[in-house]
Amino acid sequence: MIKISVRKKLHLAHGSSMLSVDAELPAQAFTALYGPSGAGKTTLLKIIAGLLQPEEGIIEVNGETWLNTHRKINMPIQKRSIGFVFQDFALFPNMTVRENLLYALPNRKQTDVIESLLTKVHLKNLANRKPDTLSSGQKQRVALIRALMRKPQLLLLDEPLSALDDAMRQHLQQELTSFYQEYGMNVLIVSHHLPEIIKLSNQVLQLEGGQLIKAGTPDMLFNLEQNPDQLQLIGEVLSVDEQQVKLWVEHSMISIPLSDNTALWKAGDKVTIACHTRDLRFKKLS
Ligand SMILES: Nc1ncnc2c1ncn2[C@@H]1O[C@H](COP(=O)(O)OP(=O)(O)OP(=O)(O)O)[C@@H](O)[C@H]1O
Repeated sequence: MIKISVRKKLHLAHGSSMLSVDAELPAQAFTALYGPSGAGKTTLLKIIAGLLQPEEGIIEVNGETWLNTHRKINMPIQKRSIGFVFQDFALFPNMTVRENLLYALPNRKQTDVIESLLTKVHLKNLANRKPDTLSSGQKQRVALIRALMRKPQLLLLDEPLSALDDAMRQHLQQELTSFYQEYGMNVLIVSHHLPEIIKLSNQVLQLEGGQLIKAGTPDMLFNLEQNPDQLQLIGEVLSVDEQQVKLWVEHSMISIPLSDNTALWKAGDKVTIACHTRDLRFKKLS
């Protein structure tokens, strides 16, 4: 089980706010951290990793105390059993991909682990290249396997698949799921990609303005338990004129007639659109 209870002052563009999160995650949970930009997701991961100090906090992982500000415990980062992928990847520029991985390997003799992971993420033929010569997606994959190599108790991932195209993203989602199952570890992943969250995670923490506003399973948070036969979408109002309202919903623009309900809407408003599943038409794309 992972216990997180932290308070940290956040410096926002306009003033300050408090990151305040209290959560308990079951053992071996795959947890998604979800919320708008600036909600405090990366800050929370950095506090758990030991890269940032909160004003107040307790972090316990599988019975071990990593941080307890009341008891003045602050386990050094290298003693925490973590692997992490942050948005800057932090690869050594003067080392090749293989050397970067070798450097992070606890037992330098077990190089077969590196070779097998390189193959799994389709990077074997780039192993002798320096990070500067790789695309963002390739660097992201190097950072991901470097984080996995030590089989950490807790894997912290800050949008680890964001720079990948759809095919590689899906491939790595499968690989992540099998690593997670095989290693029996805890994963905490920041993602903005709802289908990814629903596919990968079994717990979700939703943050907004530094506050934990919802916690639970994806089914609880994303409608399935309350309204399994209701489709709910979020749209944005593009324009309103005397006759119609234009909305951007998912990947298309739709137009609806002006009514008493929609007459007060204005461009930029976020709105929800709900319909019953019996009214939907489905078509396979490929
Ligand atoms: N070390 C820090 N100390 C105090 N405040 C910080 C620190 N680092 C970032 N902040 C501020 O805290 C807020 C939350 O930042 P954070 O990077 O955690 O958000 P986020 O939810 O990860 O956003 P995004 O989805 O854009 O990555 C921001 O306003 C940021 O400026």
